[in-house]
Amino acid sequence: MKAVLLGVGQAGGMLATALAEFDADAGYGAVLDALAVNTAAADLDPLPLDTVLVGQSRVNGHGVGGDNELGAEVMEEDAVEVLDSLAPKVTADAEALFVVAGLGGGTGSGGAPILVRELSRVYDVPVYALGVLPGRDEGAMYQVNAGRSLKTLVREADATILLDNDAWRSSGESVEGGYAAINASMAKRVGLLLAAGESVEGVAESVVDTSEVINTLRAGGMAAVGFASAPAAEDAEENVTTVMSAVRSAMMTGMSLPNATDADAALVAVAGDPDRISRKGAEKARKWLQEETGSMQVRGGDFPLESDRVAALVFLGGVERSRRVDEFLERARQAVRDEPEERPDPADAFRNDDLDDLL
Ligand SMILES: Nc1nc2c(ncn2[C@@H]2O[C@H](COP(=O)(O)OP(=O)(O)OP(=O)(O)O)[C@@H](O)[C@H]2O)c(=O)[nH]1
Repeated sequence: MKAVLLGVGQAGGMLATALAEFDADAGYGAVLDALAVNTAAADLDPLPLDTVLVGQSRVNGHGVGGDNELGAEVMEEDAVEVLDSLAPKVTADAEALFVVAGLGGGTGSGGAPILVRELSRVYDVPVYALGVLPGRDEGAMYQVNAGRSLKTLVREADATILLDNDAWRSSGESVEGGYAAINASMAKRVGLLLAAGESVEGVAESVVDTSEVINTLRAGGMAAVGFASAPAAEDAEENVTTVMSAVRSAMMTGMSLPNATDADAALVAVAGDPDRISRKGAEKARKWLQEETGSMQVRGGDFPLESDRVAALVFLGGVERSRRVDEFLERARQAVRDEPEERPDPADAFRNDDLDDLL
């Protein structure tokens, strides 16, 4: 799937960069181009992407300090400038747009839903969001921002792929200390997902194509993506269990949203040297995924790659009823309840039942 990325806020800029670099390094050519937008000049400076600094008249390049209403206002005011900068990057080849953002900060959480809405008005291709949920130890402001932003994003975007900052975190490591590793893990998953539909070499009939990725996302709502790989024997017949266990690990320990097992639709791509991919293993894995997710819509296919390993990419659409999403929403609700009275009335901006509407 050929995609153009729009990174919003610090996390958005970092993650869009990681994704563009993963794609370029592997030579897939699925990421056509990327742009980063922020209210903080210092966060844009180190990025190797084209950038747009918004809200200069309001915050003078210093960021919105977690204030997501200000983030939304500023983005509303400067949306035309962002759209103008993005337009030359969205060529006729583009099959989807991805708005990438951390949902906890002010610029990303406030700005991303506005940009998704504006892009959906202008472009015919689907507009997806790639949103980072704050880890459980991050502060209340992040949880509140993210709960609020998530609700709007899910409504505005064709689908929202979620990354939980607690995924792949080694014990004792702070969220901040792990950004580079988290971004690399996420870039690999989403990068492979985009590339899977592009893999035309050695066209086996069972190759995943872009329409299958889009159809899996058609369930709307929230999505998650997982990955795992395992060493493979040279002969496909010996790799029945290898394929099965790669798929199982992708689902059990490799998901961007851990424990997101309940899904409306799923896609499983088995990646590797076509001579090593066991058909029987892939078929068994597809059946297992059907049971595990409770979805009758499990698509499957190969992703031919040169490798002596076999890998599984599991993509789930419609995961909003998952335990992890519930846990996050409960954190966000609790953070709203705990807000000190003297703060500007959060009820004006964010009601507990807003979150309840989501499910
Ligand atoms: N995965 C990941 N998360 C990040 C990264 N940088 C920040 N975050 C998370 O994103 C949230 C904070 O959002 P930021 O993107 O830093 O903030 P912002 O949108 O730029 O908004 P302001 O700083 O308020 O102007 C928190 O949950 C952070 O843990 C990153 O590089 N990777």
